[in-house]
Amino acid sequence: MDDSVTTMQLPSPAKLNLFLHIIGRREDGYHELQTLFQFIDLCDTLDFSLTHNNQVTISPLIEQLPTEDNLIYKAAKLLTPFKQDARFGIDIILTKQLPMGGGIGGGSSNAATTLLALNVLWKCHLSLEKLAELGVQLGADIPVFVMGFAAFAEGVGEKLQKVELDTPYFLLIKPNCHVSTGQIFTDKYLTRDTPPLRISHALKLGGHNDCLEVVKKHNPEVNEAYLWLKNHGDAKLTGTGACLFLAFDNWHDAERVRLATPQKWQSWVCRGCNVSPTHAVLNQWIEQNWSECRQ
Ligand SMILES: C[C@@](CO)(OP(=O)(O)O)[C@H](O)COP(=O)(O)OP(=O)(O)OC[C@H]1O[C@@H](n2ccc(N)nc2=O)[C@H](O)[C@@H]1O
Ligand SMILES: Nc1ncnc2c1ncn2[C@@H]1O[C@H](COP(=O)(O)OP(=O)(O)O)[C@@H](O)[C@H]1O
Repeated sequence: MDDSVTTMQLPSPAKLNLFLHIIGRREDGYHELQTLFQFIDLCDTLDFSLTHNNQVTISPLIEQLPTEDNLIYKAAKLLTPFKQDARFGIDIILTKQLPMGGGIGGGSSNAATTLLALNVLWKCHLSLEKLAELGVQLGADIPVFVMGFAAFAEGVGEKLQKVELDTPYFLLIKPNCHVSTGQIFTDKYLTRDTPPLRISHALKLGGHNDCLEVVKKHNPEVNEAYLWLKNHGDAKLTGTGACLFLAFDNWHDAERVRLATPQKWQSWVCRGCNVSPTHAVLNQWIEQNWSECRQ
């Protein structure tokens, strides 16, 4: 095998929940959702190098996250039974840009990017559907990153219908707090009875985020940032937070508000995407290395 097919560099994007309705709770404690996922072009980068030592290494270490708990490591382990050659291993370099615990799905995205890359480098030849089915065992958000299209999602977030959305610019703000998804979903004041919508209505009418009130209650800084952003338009919370976002028609207006954002909060201007940047790059890679991929 030549060098071009033993290495791969992929972007690992964030997502936004343009709305997040909780319509019920399952017996296992997981919540039934209706949510609209769109990717944004704010990404981590993962560099993969194939080895033949049967090891999975990830560098640099993420502070306070043992490698065994890193979703990248767990994703690689999930694919191990499907490797074409048991000696295959992988060295992964993670360049982190996405804040953790922000409701933008960085960990889930990293796991999905790993499944997609190793499926090719380890010649597992699994379908996207099979990879999504494996991924959901690690997190409810992983299937949408595996499938790679903007989607209306139901179930726990894994039943996906592809949608074509406007692609505005977003101002994204990260208040200085880390929200625990588990804590929000177990709060007794969380409302879990939003009536289910048909997809056509959901796309026409939009929606709200049922987690907002509970997240603001636990995290005063989210409340403060929300009130600030609301002065500039229809501010929204993504997932279980802590990140907030606001849509703009053009980059200049978004950047103008970003420059006025209190400096104690991290802020970015990014663009909504209907196709995951991971898939855009992976498809190019596969095209360039097609003959080797098929072996
Ligand atoms: C809320 C959402 C919306 O996109 O995003 P985030 O804010 O985490 O990014 C997701 O559903 C989160 O997905 P993910 O972060 O993968 O969640 P998981 O690891 O599967 O679950 C974390 C915890 O959240 C709760 N959970 C998660 C999803 C769901 N539909 N119902 C739940 O009750 C469970 O208690 C679980 O223990
Ligand atoms: N590769 C990873 N990147 C980020 N977080 C990870 C990763 N692997 C495991 N985690 C854990 O998952 C948690 C949630 O991460 P993340 O997906 O970025 O946030 P959120 O679910 O709020 O969008 C982190 O706080 C961290 O403990």
